[in-house]
Amino acid sequence: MSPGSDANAPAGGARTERGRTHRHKAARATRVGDGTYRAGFACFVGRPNAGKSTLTNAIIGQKIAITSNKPQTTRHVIRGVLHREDAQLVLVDTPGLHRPRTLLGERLNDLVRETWSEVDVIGVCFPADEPVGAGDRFISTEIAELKATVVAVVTKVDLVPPAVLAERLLAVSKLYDFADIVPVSAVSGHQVDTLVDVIVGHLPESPPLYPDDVLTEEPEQVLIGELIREAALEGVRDELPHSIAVLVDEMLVEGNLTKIYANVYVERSSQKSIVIGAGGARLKDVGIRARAEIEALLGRRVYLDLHVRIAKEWQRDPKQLRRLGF
Ligand SMILES: Nc1nc2c(ncn2[C@@H]2O[C@H](COP(=O)(O)OP(=O)(O)OP(=O)(O)O)[C@@H](O)[C@H]2O)c(=O)[nH]1
Repeated sequence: MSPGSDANAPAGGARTERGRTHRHKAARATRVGDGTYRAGFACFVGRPNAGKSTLTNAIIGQKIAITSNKPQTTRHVIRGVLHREDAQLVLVDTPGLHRPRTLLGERLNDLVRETWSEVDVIGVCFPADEPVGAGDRFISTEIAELKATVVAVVTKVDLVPPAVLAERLLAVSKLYDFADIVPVSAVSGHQVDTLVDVIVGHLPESPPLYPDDVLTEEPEQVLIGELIREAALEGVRDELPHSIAVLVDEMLVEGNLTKIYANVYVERSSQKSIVIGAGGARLKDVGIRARAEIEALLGRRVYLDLHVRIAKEWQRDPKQLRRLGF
């Protein structure tokens, strides 16, 4: 995808062409309306098969999945960033909560709650074609404890007649005092824009969390940042568990070569030395490994320019830093 493709998308978009067209439409046509810029994180939770991934893809418009062999090192796996004139919505994957049967299960659930507590909005998904069950009730009691705004999403509404949908909406409304209940179909596109509006409306007032240049509509940049972060943490996870954030500054396409300029942010100068290594050897190695992964992702040759910086130079707001996983 080139930056030009968005400019060429038909104004207003088409239901059958979600994805970039969908974003284009969102950027033009929808506003929460109070003139404030909002940015934040949201995730979809719910029992298996509830339609979480399909919904995420319908909103972001690309099939993306970052697979990490050590997922516990990344608190959030970013699935994509939706940019609008008035907002930036970062959709993340969070681990699922299960009914605990063991102490380990309980500890894992504590971790999940901690992760959930870092997002601004949680969308609990209930598939319209299945009755509300014990798993849904369990999730709903757990989220009651969190500070995030909790929205119910009744998914797959294209699969049921209106009377069944009405029944589900009623059952869901009895589970918990949700901030909103939105019926959607990720497959037909029904109400996907409305859901985005509702979520954005619950995000905090905040400047954009990710850079807003011409290419930022590409979730690729975020994925690339994650790949670099993974490579930079390899072998030094004990020393720098959550102390690295990566932001891709610029991507330039020159023929079949993509030049990527990225900054690796650390908290302290001692961490900077760890990432760079003796005589720059480690950073060079990080660059080689990250480049191979990025080339596999993009299917193009890549030139990768990495700079290690101390976060204070870049962003002093502790809240923003926390949001990036510091
Ligand atoms: N008809 C219809 N099918 C849908 C819709 N959304 C999802 N599905 C289907 O439901 C199934 C499950 O969807 P996923 O998005 O994988 O569900 P998930 O919640 O991410 O599932 P897990 O990864 O198991 O937790 C898939 O076969 C989807 O194609 C929808 O809006 N309408």
